[in-house]
Order: sequence, then C-alpha cells, then structure tokens
Amino acid sequence: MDPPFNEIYKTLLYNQITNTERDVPEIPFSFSVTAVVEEVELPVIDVSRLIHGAEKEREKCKEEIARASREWGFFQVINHGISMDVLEKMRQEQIRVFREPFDKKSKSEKFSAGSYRWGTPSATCLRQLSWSEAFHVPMTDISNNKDFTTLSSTMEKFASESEALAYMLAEVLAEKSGQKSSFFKENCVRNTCYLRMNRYPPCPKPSEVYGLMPHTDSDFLTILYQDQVGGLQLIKDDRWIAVKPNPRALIINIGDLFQAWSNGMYKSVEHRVMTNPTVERFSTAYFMCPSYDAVIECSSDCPAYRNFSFREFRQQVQEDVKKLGFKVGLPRFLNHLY
Ligand SMILES: C=C1C[C@]23C[C@@]1(O)CC[C@H]2[C@@]12CC[C@H](O)[C@@](C)(C(=O)O1)[C@H]2[C@@H]3C(=O)O
Ligand SMILES: O=C(O)CCC(=O)C(=O)O
Ligand SMILES: [Fe+2]
Repeated sequence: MDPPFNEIYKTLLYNQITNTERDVPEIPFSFSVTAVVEEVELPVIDVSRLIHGAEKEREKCKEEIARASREWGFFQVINHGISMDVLEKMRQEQIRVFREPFDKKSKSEKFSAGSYRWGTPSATCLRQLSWSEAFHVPMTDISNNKDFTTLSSTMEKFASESEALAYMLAEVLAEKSGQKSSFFKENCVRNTCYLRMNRYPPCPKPSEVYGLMPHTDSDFLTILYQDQVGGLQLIKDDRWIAVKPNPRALIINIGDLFQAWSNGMYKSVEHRVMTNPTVERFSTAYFMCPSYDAVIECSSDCPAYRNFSFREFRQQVQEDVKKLGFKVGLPRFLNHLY
C-alpha cells in the first residue's frame, strides 16, 4: 500500500552521512520535533455574507478577505457553500484510491501519466524528501473521463463547488486590488484547474522528514480541505506557526500568481506539512489556475514583476526543481527595471 519510503529514507540518510564524512557542507535542519511551534487559529471568515448579507455586511466581508490575504496570505472560510456530503464523499473516495497497492497506484491509468507522485524524485538529502503521496490531477482528466466512476464523479462535484467558491473569492480580491474581476471567468475555467489528493502516511522519523516540504503554491488561489489530524504550518511574521484544524472550515491560501497580479499586495506564503509518527493524514486541494497561455500582467505603473505567461512560470519551476532540487518561484520574475 505505502510507497517505499523506508528505502528512500535509508538511501538519503546514507548520502547525508557520506557527504558529512567527505566534508560536503550540510545545511543544518531547520526543524525538529523539539522545536515548539505555536498553534493558532487562522482568521475565520463567514463568506455566506457575500451572498445573503446586506450591503454593509458584504463590504465588511470583502474587507476581511482582502485584509487576511494581505496580512496572512491564508484564511479559513465557513458557510462556504461546499456541501458536507460532497466533502465526505471526496474523503471516502480518496481513502479508497490510496488503499490500493503501490504498484497499482504508480501504474494507474485512472489519470494522465505523472499524476501519481510520491516522495520527492529530485531529493538528494532528507530535508528535500516529502513523506507523502498524491494524485495531482489536471481537471481535463476528469472532464474527458468516459468511464463514469464514483471517484471521477465525486472529483467533478468537488471541483464544480470549489470553482464557484474560488470565483467568488478571486473576484472580491480583484475588486479590492483595482484589477479586472472578469479575468477569472475568462482565464481560469474548469479545465485549466487542478485537483490534488494528498495522503501523509505515518512517519517513524517525524523530526527528520517533512510530510510536504516548504513551498508556495504556483496558482492564483488554493482551496484546501483537510482532516482533523493537523500538521499544516505556515510562515507568519518570519516565524513558522501551526494551523489549528477547524472541522467547519476550508482553508484558502493565496498563490504566486495572485501575488504577482496584485503587485505584491496579496501574499503567497510559504507553507509545509509536518509528519505524524502514528496517524495518517489526508487533504484535498483545488488549485485555481489559468490556461497556459494566460499572461499575468498587473495594472500598476510600477510593476514589481515582469509580465509572464503561466506556461513560462510552470516551465521555470519544473526546470529549477530538476536542476536545483527546489522551486525558486516568483523571485525569478522580479522586474529589474526598478
Ligand atoms: C519539489 C517540489 C515540487 C513542488 C515544488 C517543490 O519545490 C516543493 C513542493 C511541490 C509543490 C507541492 C504543491 C503543488 O502541487 C506544487 C505545484 C507547488 O507549488 O509546490 C508542487 C511543485 C511542483 O510539482 O512543481
Ligand atoms: O496537506 C496540506 O495541508 C497542504 C497541502 C499543500 O500545501 C499542497 O498540496 O499544495
Ligand atoms: Fe501548498
């Protein structure tokens, strides 16, 4: 069932020891179970006010969304419109698909090639290993799927309800940053988005390995549905903090594209997932992405980033991960004219 994490752990540990013996400089671990990370409740926003609220309530809600996106890059939404039924079904289907034998998952033809991922193929040391497996699925795989399984129909429902929420939030954020809110319905259609099912198996060495290594998301915004195990952490005011799970809420985070498009107003914040020694954890993410040809162009007279297409951005991320072992991301696109 589990991918061969123990084997890869041993190989990377061996590399680390031999590198130390050969005096290859090692970057010290930046985390350990003994390091205390404060657990906090992210800002909670009742988004039903956007639909049912009076004018004043709606404005207040919009301001809360914009403020959390500027100050945290992360927030939680309640009364979000995604039905409990769809969320529960999604989780059941996800558990079922990950229960399949590793061989079956890695050769799975359910989704396009490369959708099933585990660990970090480019890792050269333990710090770069993610102790998790995922199905990172382009929505085109679901829409074009002809064998209507419960998995694909559940993913389709999850995506369509997430899409409605994502449009609503993205349009508020566009309005509050003086950008065109029509951009999203024109450029981020169902088939350009991604759905990612994550599973974090228990890890016997939680102080040495991440569940998911630190990263920012390469999208406009992410909607995350997580279980109650906990483990998600993010940077706030230069410190790692742990997110307290809230069963009623979905987590929203700003991705790289929104940071560039809003000229740095909204923050794409680094986050990571810690492992748990005894309990497995599941999460599902909906990534709101534009088409590969869409150009990320901010309307400011003094743009911090040069214009770039989503294709260019993805290619650069993939190239960096392959060559350097990590994602450089937005700093690659800084506008050096200013
Ligand atoms: C090795 C990596 C692949 C990844 C960027 C990273 O440096 C670390 C995490 C990975 C991740 C996880 C969430 C998203 O699926 C993703 C697109 C992202 O932004 O960070 C992937 C990156 C990727 O697959 O390119
Ligand atoms: O599982 C989580 O809590 C976070 C997942 C995540 O960051 C991602 O899939 O990009
Ligand atoms: Fe992420």
